[in-house]
Order: sequence, then C-alpha cells, then structure tokens
Amino acid sequence: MTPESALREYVEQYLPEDDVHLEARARGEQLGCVPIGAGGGAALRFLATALQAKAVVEIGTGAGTSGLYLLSGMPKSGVLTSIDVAPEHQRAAREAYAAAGISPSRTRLIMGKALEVLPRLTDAAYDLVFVDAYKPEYPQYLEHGVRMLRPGGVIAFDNVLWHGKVVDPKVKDESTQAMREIARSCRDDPRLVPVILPLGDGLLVAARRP
Ligand SMILES: C[S@@+](CC[C@H](N)C(=O)[O-])C[C@H]1O[C@@H](n2cnc3c(N)ncnc32)[C@H](O)[C@@H]1O
Repeated sequence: MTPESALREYVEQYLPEDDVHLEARARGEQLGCVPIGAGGGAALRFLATALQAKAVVEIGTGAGTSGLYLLSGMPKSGVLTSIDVAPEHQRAAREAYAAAGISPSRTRLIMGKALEVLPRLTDAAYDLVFVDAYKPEYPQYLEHGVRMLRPGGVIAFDNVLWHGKVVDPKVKDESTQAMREIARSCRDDPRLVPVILPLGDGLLVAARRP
C-alpha cells in the first residue's frame, strides 16, 4: 500500500458503517448501482445536520446508501425526495430504510427519468440537493438544483473526480467532460460558493448565496 492509499483508507474508514449501511452497500454493488463511499456519505450526513435539512432531494436513489446517510443527519421531521429510473433499485432502497427503522412518511421515492421529474419539483423549497445519477446529465441537474435550493442551501455532486479521468487531457468521453463542466460551472456561477472535497471519487459541494 502506498502512503497515499493508506491515507485515503484512513479517511474513508474514519467512521465505520453499521450493518444496515453495509447491507445496503452490498446490495447496491450487486445491482450495479455503485454506492457513495463512506467518506462521501459522512459528508452528506454532516451537511444534512449542519443545514438542519428538512427537505432534501436526491437524484439517483440507488440501493439506498446515500439516502441512509442523508436521513440520519436530517431532523426527524425531514423528508427525503429521491428520484431513480430503476424500480428494483428503489425497492432495495425502501428495504434499507425500513431496516434502519425509518418511517415511510420520511421518504418520497419518485420513479422516473430525472430530467422528466425535476421540472415538477418546487423552486427554492429544498435545503439540500444531492446528485448521483446519469453523469452526462449533471450540467442539467445543476440548473434544476440551483432553482430548487433555498438561499443558503447546498448542492452536492458525487464522482466529480471520475476515477482520476478529469485530470487526464487525453480522456474526452461524455461523462468525463460533464464532470469537468460541472466543476467549471459551479466555480463560475456567481450564485454559488463551491469546494471540491477529495473524498472517495470526489464530492463537489456548493452553497447557494443568501
Ligand atoms: C451511482 S447510482 C446511485 C447510488 C446512490 N446514490 C447511493 O449512494 O447508494 C446511480 C443511480 O442513478 C440511476 N439513474 C441513472 N440514470 C438516471 C436517470 N436518467 N434518471 C434517474 N435516475 C437515473 C440509476 O438507476 C442508479 O440507481
């Protein structure tokens, strides 16, 4: 193990996951919907707690790993709205939430393509938006996300380092280009205050200026 990978492991394992998280993670891997890492998940829980986020949107439910982190940071009255195109992923997520003892009234799972569902969600109504679905669509999720955030709210994008490809100029595929574009757009948007957290595959978080 290199010193760099040992440090990464130290960061990712700082907050060990309980059995419910481990089960959801294993199910996500089985279903091919890669769950957020433990470091990124802890950052989501931190944000939900710091913002006292009562209304959260997640784009890309997967098998529920990121949702478990978000819900555990939100107040008990908080509701997670989560969008995914795959019914079997949302079924697994529902099971994970139940295993964690989360009341079904705290989750609103919407099945559908994100770009068809997002226009129906209310402007300036959400404290936190988490993006983890189809990578080439990230730039469009940004536009919807900023519209939906209340002033002072935060948008977070997973996978912005895209397995290191963002810094290799030879790589020009659609997903890599979208990750570069999202980083640039958040930096250049006067409405946002962004930072890239190098946790897992990279979590870009940006606060909407009040
Ligand atoms: C990386 S996984 C999400 C993992 C989840 N956030 C977690 O940490 O457990 C991406 C998810 O996005 C969903 N997805 C892909 N394209 C989508 C789209 N256009 N609209 C909505 N969901 C989509 C997939 O079905 C998959 O469940």
